[in-house]
Amino acid sequence: MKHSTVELGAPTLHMENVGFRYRNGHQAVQGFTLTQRAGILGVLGPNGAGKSTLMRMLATLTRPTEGAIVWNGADCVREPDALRRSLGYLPQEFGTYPALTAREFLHYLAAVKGLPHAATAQRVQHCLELVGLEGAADKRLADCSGGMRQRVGIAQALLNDPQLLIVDEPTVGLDPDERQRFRNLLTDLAGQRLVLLSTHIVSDLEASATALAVMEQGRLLFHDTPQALLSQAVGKVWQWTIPATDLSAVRTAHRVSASLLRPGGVQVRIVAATAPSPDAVAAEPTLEDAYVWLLSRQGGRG
Ligand SMILES: Nc1ncnc2c1ncn2[C@@H]1O[C@H](COP(=O)(O)OP(=O)(O)OP(=O)(O)O)[C@@H](O)[C@H]1O
Repeated sequence: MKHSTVELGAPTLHMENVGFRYRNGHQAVQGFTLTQRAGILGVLGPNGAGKSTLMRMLATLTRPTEGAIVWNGADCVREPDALRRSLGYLPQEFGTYPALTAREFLHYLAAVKGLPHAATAQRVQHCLELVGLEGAADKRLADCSGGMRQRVGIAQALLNDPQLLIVDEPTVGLDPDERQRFRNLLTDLAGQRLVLLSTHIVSDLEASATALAVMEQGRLLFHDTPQALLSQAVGKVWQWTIPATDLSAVRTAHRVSASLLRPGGVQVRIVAATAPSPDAVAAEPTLEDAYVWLLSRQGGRG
């Protein structure tokens, strides 16, 4: 019985042929169709692929110019409130008030979001704890690190206990430690939620995403598990060491997914259907290799 209750309550996002054309005629998203349930969906694509445009449509800030977005069976254009009630959103540009403390800021946003006043103090405290900020709650935001401010951003997105959490390029500007903490936090928060995490950085998704949607030039190129993306690149990744002076020529001739300075030169990883050099040795694909391989097959820049 418990199982069927969870199934019934499981969030479902469905996009059917979704497109968005800006007023200047630029088609930023086109023909986007996918269905996604709880978990972390990594929305991955190069700069300009259309990720933020997609995120804004899903956050009901802009309406699709084509197609339909359906959240738990409700059409988001006709009934946007169904999704808005379930939504937490951390936009790419998230502004805070430097003079306020994290707690004051969250109280302010709870009021803006119309949370019941009597429950606010407890909810704010709970959200501060969820993001690990209880110790810094009364510090002015001006004195917080970038990573702490991003966690305040997540805390505000969690105020209404959302079933759909949208975070757009959340790790930009964070140092490696802060990035790691932030990824762990999102993994902890997923549970029965659907978390949409947009990024152009593959390593943001490596350990956390349960599904990937890769987009380029507004189109959905791939929607499946990270393992499925990896399996596409098996036998397509090659590695060997070249003199550092050859790197530029190798980059021009091949798709380089990684390069590593070594004492004897530069170790390059290339994605290609066949061995690109007699010295090349087949290597196990990483998610980065698989992403570069996918983009290379589309003729994009990656
Ligand atoms: N207001 C606008 N009017 C016209 N074109 C726009 C507008 N905003 C974005 N675009 C264009 O739409 C495309 C998709 O932009 P979008 O910001 O959604 O991409 P993105 O994948 O989020 O990239 P980034 O990571 O650089 O933000 C880009 O070519 C961009 O130049």
